[in-house]
Amino acid sequence: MVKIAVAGAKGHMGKMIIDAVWNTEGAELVCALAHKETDHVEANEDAGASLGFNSGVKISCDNETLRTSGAQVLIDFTRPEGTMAFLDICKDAGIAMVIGTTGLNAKQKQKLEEASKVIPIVFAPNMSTGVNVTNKLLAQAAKLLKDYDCEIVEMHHSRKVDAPSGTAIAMGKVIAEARGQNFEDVAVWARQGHTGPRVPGSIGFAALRGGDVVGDHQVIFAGPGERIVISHLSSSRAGYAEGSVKAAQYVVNQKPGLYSMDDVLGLK
Ligand SMILES: NC(=O)C1=CN([C@@H]2O[C@H](COP(=O)(O)OP(=O)(O)OC[C@H]3O[C@@H](n4cnc5c(N)ncnc54)[C@H](OP(=O)(O)O)[C@@H]3O)[C@@H](O)[C@H]2O)C=CC1
Ligand SMILES: O=C(O)C1=N[C@H](C(=O)O)C[C@H](O)C1
Repeated sequence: MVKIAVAGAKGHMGKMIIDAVWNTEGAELVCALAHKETDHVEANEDAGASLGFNSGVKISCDNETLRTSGAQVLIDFTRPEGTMAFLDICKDAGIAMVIGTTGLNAKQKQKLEEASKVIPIVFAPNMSTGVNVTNKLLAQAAKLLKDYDCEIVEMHHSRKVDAPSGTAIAMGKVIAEARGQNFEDVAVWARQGHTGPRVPGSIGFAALRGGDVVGDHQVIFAGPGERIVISHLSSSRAGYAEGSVKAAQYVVNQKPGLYSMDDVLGLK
């Protein structure tokens, strides 16, 4: 039985993850943490209350309860500041981590890498099987269509706070790597005004926000007289949540290090 703690327990992903843990054989919820800055939690609220079951685990707004919860792994889908706070506790308490939070800056990613020398961490901007398989198709297409212009368009719900999405950035990195390019040199994050003609070899990004779109990614390879479009469209968050629980079951058996969903899903 893998003992799991979930951060952001009242968030969109946190709730889906608690549900996925509850419905996964061999997984046990031992701790649910909510953000103490806000008052979304009822007094003595059970982690399953808003999901229609009684988990027997009360939501805590004190991150320190993680230390004594008996958790082997923490699943974190929160915000970069939250992730950094949890890294400190997990590193100190020897608790593995599954991190799905996106929008980390270079310094925060560096801190995560440092922590992975002490504890095993799965860090992935998208935990769905479909997206991780799509990345394999993208690598192949990028090599076979190496002179085609590549543009990445993503659309997400209006609540999303980071852009482009972590998934879109990861897709750009996959394409650049397949083409032997340095991603930072070829990424074009936005266009406006007199931009001049497209720079050959660049990878352009466009981020759309609106409504309740779960997560759409479209990669366009445009060449003479034709376009090849590879799309992944999410209609539910369940795939992300199930992927995170698979990652938790995987990571508790690993040595300290930084792991990806390719490791978890055996796609390497
Ligand atoms: N890797 C993947 O497969 C996926 C990744 N994501 C990423 O997961 C993250 C969460 O997404 P989503 O669930 O939609 O967002 P939500 O805003 O619905 O949930 C985030 C939760 O984190 C809590 N939180 C915010 N700041 C802190 C903090 N400093 N410490 C502790 N908890 C905090 C929030 O609490 P409160 O509201 O009370 O502030 C909220 O409950 C995003 O970065 C998103 O991009 C999303 C889907 C899939
Ligand atoms: O914020 C979201 O919702 C999502 N975030 C992740 C990202 O930034 O790539 C994954 C998915 O697209 C949903």
